[in-house]
Amino acid sequence: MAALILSQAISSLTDKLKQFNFQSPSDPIIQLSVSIKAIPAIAWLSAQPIYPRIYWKGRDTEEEVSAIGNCKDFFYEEASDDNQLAMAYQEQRALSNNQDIRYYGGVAFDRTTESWPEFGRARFVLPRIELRRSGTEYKLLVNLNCENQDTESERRNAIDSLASLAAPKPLPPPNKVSLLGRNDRPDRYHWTELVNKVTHPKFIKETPKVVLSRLTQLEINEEINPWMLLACWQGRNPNSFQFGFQFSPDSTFISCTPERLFRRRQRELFTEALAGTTTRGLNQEEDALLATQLMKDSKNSHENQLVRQHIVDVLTPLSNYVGAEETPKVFKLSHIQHLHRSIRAELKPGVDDFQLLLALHPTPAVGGLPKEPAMNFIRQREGYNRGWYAGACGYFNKYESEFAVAIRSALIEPGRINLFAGAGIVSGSEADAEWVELENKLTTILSILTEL
Ligand SMILES: C=C(O[C@@H]1C=C(C(=O)O)C=C[C@H]1O)C(=O)O
Ligand SMILES: [Mg+2]
Repeated sequence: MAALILSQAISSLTDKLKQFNFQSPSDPIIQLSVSIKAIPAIAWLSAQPIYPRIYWKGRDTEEEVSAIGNCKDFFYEEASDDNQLAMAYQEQRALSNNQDIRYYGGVAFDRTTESWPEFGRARFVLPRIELRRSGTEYKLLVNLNCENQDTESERRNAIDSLASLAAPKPLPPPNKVSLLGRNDRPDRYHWTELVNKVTHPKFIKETPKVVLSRLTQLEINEEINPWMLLACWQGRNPNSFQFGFQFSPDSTFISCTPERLFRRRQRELFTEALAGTTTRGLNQEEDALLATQLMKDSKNSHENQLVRQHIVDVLTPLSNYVGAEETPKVFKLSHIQHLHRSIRAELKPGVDDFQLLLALHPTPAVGGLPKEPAMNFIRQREGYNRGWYAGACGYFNKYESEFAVAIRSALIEPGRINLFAGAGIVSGSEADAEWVELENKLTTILSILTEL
């Protein structure tokens, strides 16, 4: 069937729902879809009256999704041990054989401490409605969860959700905010203290890397549309993942991150070591010189090498084959450049996405090495709650899944923008230079928000 315009697609899906025969559903989870003509996914999402509102765009893939509402919500607000999460995942996975069903969500950086309200330590949803783009093909989908509901009420809920969809409206134009205040946690004094603790020879011998981070809170008067902000960010760094989660109007987590946690296609796995940072040059020569210096620099090489080695070590027992690039490449973003090594693995049969998530996250690109002492140090000393910053966000799907590391991210609340930035502290790190690295990691988002 030819692609329909949005209003026709909604009528067509509604008709399909009305006619759907629930007599002997082969699968308790049902997905219906129609092809539609192109519509701007973020602008459409921003106009919808239903929550949650979720946006996802892959990095090297042509995958883009706007999802709204939910027909299943896995929300772990309080302490949850990872086995409990793994079990819930297994049970859910066993429910359906449909290859197209996706659960979108994320896990907090540290699932043993308090996270943000509404986001929790882990939260995944099967959306009610999805607008999916793959390349130039767009689809509108509706999901039904008939596991324990009576099927007629589920049918009605789906029809009602479709009826409440709004037409896409253009996003508001970007506006610069005037800052009423800025507050850094840890502040520069405490940052220096923390970096000095980590780089103390006795400490660094046992714990060669700790990724320390900072929360920067901007107080503002203006209202800011988080989806407009994400769309601007996407324009600056198109070679990054972009995603956003909004479970209620007043709290939205957005990220424009270059870092992949993993992408799995059947049993083929792609991941990477992304660590080591410098700025972009003002012209081509300066830019190339900075890149060469980054490649040669021992502190930055060490930051990256530790991540590469750790990922290879954790993947080895789960894989028939693991290969990692020996020589790093340079990954360029609008204001900074990183060292990057690709890693590919062929998974053993039966290894599932949740196992991969638990094995890989948090990598020493955002946590540290060894994992536990580094996590303890962060938990006890950093002085603020990371929540979903440096967590893992993405989607589970039987055939292929993808997760990104939620850095270069912001939590947007009324009157306040919370920005996050971290830096890998290794032997040779200096507090002042690492503080500047944090600032450099915020330049892109700050240049969108303020007159720099
Ligand atoms: C932790 C962050 O980034 C990580 C730290 C890097 C570094 O210290 O060089 C580079 C990329 C990421 O691995 C962040 O941006 O918040
Ligand atoms: Mg660094």
